[in-house]
Amino acid sequence: MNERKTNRIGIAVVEHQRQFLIGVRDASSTLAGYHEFPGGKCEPGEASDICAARECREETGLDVQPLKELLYIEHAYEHADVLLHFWLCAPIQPAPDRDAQNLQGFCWIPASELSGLKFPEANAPLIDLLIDTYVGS
Ligand SMILES: Nc1nc2c([nH]c(=O)n2[C@@H]2O[C@H](COP(=O)(O)OP(=O)(O)OP(=O)(O)O)[C@@H](O)[C@H]2O)c(=O)[nH]1
Repeated sequence: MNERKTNRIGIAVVEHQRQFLIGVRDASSTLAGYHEFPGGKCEPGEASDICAARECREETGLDVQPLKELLYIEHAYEHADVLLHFWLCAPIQPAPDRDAQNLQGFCWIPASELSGLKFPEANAPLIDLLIDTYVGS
């Protein structure tokens, strides 16, 4: 039998003034070239919200406060089985200054532009939710 372990993933959906912190997966990673929210595997015993904030700090340099879990989604990719915990997060003060900030390759993207980006398949329900919540209301 070929049982695969499911990786728990904490993901930071960082919102500020209807914009989201988005990066592009690098060439050496799985799903290279896809857009992504900051995130990664939970360490053993680590809660997914703590993981999301830690990964966000490591990947973007930005400290964030997890506010609420928006969705969790189980998905089987070819490379792994994952349980994705998407956490809505807010930047911790000082408030981000779009131009001055070095976000290590991540950028602030308006909610209205999310539909034009290519995210991993499992993100689809999250993107729909963000568009419903933050575009045009
Ligand atoms: N960061 C991130 N990962 C996502 C998103 N959507 C999604 O399906 N994933 C999946 O969640 C997993 C995240 O793992 P990762 O490989 O980026 O995490 P990591 O940096 O801790 O692992 P590593 O050991 O491979 O470096 C990957 O399978 C990735 O495809 C997303 O929006 N952001």
